Amino acid sequence: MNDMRRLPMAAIPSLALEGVGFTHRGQTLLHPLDLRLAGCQRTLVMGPNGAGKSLLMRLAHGLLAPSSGRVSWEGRPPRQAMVFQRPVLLKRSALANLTYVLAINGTPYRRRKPLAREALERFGLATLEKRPARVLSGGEQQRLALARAWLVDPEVLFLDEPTAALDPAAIQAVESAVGDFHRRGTRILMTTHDLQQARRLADDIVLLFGGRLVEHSPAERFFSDPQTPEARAFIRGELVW
Ligand SMILES: Nc1ncnc2c1ncn2[C@@H]1O[C@H](COP(=O)(O)OP(=O)(O)OP(=O)(O)O)[C@@H](O)[C@H]1O
Repeated sequence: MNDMRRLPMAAIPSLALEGVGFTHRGQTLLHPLDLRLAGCQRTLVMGPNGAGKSLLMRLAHGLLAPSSGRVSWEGRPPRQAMVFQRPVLLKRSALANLTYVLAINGTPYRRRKPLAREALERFGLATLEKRPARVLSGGEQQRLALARAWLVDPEVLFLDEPTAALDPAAIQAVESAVGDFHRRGTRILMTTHDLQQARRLADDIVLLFGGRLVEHSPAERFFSDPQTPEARAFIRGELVW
């Protein structure tokens, strides 16, 4: 584990999106929406291709500035990490990708390799530490991205379709890692197309359609008693862009 100390779960700042919209060259890609996320929930963002899921993630994480509205954290911005569908890894070994993130987080030199090796072990990559990260398989790269996020000890973890290109075993490894983060007290915000995955992982569901937030409800209610025609159609597999 990292040297950083985890705060009590209740202390993770709430995330508030107020009237947040995104426009590009006169085209509204995300209509102004309100969303508040608090506590240590696993929020799954769903919707058909082009619905605006990735945009929402990037706006919430601060990678994009909204065209309207405000993204704010209650009190202070939390420690955050983001895992993408195609991991962005440095052109160095698996181990060096991890020691690098520890270095920029200020971990003392002598602690970096042991912590990085512990994370490689946890994510089933111990035998691959010397391998260049960019030649790892898709599933291995995703586990390395998760190991890197683990070392950041994020209070909030954003995952943008982290399993879209993976086989069933690799999907299971990612889902199990998401469970580990959650148990450690990390709030999860994740996009997926996979309804079964959302049933397995979600505490609450955000449904986007055509750049609009159409429903945000607890997962149990979303699946058993969807409130909107779009959610009903999406669950039946009928909602396409
Ligand atoms: N930075 C950007 N500038 C301009 N257009 C963008 C930008 N990011 C996304 N878009 C457009 O906004 C729309 C929504 O994109 P987004 O990637 O959020 O969809 P998505 O719901 O994640 O879809 P998918 O399931 O296919 O990944 C798309 O039409 C996309 O081309």
